[in-house]
Amino acid sequence: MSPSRISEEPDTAAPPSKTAGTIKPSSASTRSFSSTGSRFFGMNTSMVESKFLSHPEELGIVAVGFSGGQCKPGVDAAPSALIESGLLTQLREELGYKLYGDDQVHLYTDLVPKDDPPHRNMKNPRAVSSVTRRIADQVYSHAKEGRLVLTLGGDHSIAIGTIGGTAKAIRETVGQDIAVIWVDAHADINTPETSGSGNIHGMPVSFLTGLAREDNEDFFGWLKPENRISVKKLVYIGLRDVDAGEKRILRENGIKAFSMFDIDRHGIGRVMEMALGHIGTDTPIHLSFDVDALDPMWAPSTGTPVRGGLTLREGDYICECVHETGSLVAVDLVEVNPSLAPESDIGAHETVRAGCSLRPFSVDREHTHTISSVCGSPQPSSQEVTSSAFEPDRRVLSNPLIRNTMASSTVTSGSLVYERRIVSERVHKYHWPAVQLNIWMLIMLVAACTIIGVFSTFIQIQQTLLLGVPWYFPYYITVGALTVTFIILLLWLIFQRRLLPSIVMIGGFILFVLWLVGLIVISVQLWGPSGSVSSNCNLVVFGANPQPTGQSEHTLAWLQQRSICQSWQAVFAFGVVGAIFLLWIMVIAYQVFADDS
Ligand SMILES: NC(=[NH2+])NCCC[C@H](N)C(=O)O
Repeated sequence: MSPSRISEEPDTAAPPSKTAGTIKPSSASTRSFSSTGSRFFGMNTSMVESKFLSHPEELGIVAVGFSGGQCKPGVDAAPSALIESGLLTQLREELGYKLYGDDQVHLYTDLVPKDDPPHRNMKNPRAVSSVTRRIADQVYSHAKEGRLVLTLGGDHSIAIGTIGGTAKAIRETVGQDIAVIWVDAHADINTPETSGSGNIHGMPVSFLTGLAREDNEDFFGWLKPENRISVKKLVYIGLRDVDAGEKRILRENGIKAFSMFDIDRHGIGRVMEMALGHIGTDTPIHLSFDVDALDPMWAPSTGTPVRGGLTLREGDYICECVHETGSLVAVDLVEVNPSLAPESDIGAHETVRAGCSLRPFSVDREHTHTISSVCGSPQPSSQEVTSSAFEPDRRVLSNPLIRNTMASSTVTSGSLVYERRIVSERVHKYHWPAVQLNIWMLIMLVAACTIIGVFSTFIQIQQTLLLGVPWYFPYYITVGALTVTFIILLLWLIFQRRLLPSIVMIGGFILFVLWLVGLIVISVQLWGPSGSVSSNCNLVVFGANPQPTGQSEHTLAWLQQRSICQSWQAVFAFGVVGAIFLLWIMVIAYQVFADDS
C-alpha cells in the first residue's frame, strides 16, 4: 500500500471532530455555512425532508485511504484526488453542508500488521478486519449524531465498516434496520470459500449479511448482530459480472438484484421505482456506490472495470432518486483508482470527475417535480420482472462480445453519443388480499355446490313424481356451474399471476345479476301469493301435530317432505350469501384497482 494523505497526521481512533468545515482539501476555503437547523438536505438546492436524520444539514466525512481489500495499489489515493477535485468544497459552499470529520485522509498504517498471512483463503484478513472495525467506529460516531455520513474509499471492503457502523447507529437512534442499495458491477457477496481471488473487496456483503461468519475478532468476529443487515433489505443495481458462487447465493437467499439487463429492458426510472418499492418508504437507506458500476467510458480508472455499464447520467439518477426518498442516511463512494488510467491520464481525471458527479445530496430545483413523481413514491415491486432479474443475462455474461452490446449503446468517437434503447413495458403488481380472496372462493364454492346439489335432487324428485321441471331448477344449476367455473378461472389466473381487478369486477357483476334473478325466483316460490312453498311446509311439515314417529310409510314420507322443505331454506340462505359475497368481491377488486392507480 502506498498511502497518500492530505495531512501527514498519524491515524488514531479519535472520534470525528465536531468543528464544522474542518476538512481542508488543498487550498479550499474553510468558510463554514451557518445552518438554519432545518431538517432538509442541501439547503441551497433541495427541499427534501430527511426522515431519519436529526441533523441532515451536517455531513460527516470519513476519508479512507485503504486498499488492502484487493491487490492493486492506488485506490487509497482516491479520497485525496476526490477532495482535490473540489468535491467537499462543492458540498460545503454550493450545497451549504456543515462538514464534520478529521482533516486528514486516514491511512490506518498503525492497524496494518507486518505479517498478515491468508486465513480461510482471504488476503490481508487482519488488516482489513481491523481497519474496517475502525471505520465502523468512525461512521458510527457521525451517524449517532444524526448526520448524513459520506465515506470516500478506498476499495469496497471498507463497506464492512461503513455499513456495520451505520446499521448499529441507526438501530440505536431510530430503532430501525437499515436497507442497503449496492450499486456495482459486482455482487461482492462471495464467502471466503466461494471467492476465486481471495480479495476481501469481493466479500463485504457476505460478512455484513452474516452469510460468512467468524468468531475470531481478528477476522471480522467483531461484527455483531447490531452491525449486520438483512438480505431482505438489500438491493443491487448495475450487476454484470457476478461469479457462479455469488449467483447461487443471490438465488438461494432471494436477494433483489437489478442487472444491466433489467436496466436495458425497463429503463433506470422503472428499475429505481422497483428497487425503492422493494425497500419500502419507511426504511433508512445506506447507498454504497462502487464507481465500477459506471461504464468504463465514464470511469475507466478502477480496479475491476466491466464494459456495458451505467451511463454517468444513470449513475446520477440513482443517487438523485435515493436522495429524493428522504431516507438516505449514509453514502460510500469506492473503488476510484487514480493510478489506473488506461490509455491516458484523462482516464483518472474522468473517473474522479465522475465520482464527484455522483452526489446523492441535491437535485436541481427544476428537476424536483419530475423526480419526485418518479422516485418519491416508490411503486410496488414487480415480481414478474425482478424474480427473473438474474437469469436472463447468464447467456449474455458468458459471451464477452454479447456482453459489450448488451447495453444497446452506441459510441461514436469524436462526439460522444450514448444512446440506450429502452424497451418500455408497464408491469403492474396488484396487491390482492390473499386471506379474503381465499375465504371468498371457499364460501362461493360451498354455496354454488349446495345449490347445484339441491336442484339436481329436486329435478330427480319431480321426474319420479312424473311432474314437470320448473325452468328455474336448471337455471340455478347453470348459475352454480358458472360460479364454479369462474372460481376455477380465478385460481388459474392467480397461479399465472395475472389476476386483474377488471376481470374480477366484470365476472362478479355478471354472476351477481344471474344470482339475484335466481334469488328473486326462489323468494317468490317460498313466500309468493300462489301456494307458496313456505306456507305449505309450515302447514304440512313443520306444523304437523303430532309429528309422525315410528317405522311407517307415513313417517318416511313426512321425513322426506321435511328434508325438501329444509333444502328450500338452504337454497335461499346460500342464495343470499352468494349475492352478498359477489357484491363483496366487486368491492375488493375495486379497492385493489384503486390502490394500484
Ligand atoms: N468491489 C469490487 N470491485 N469487487 C470485485 C470483485 C471481483 C470478484 N468477484 C472477486 O470476488 O474477486
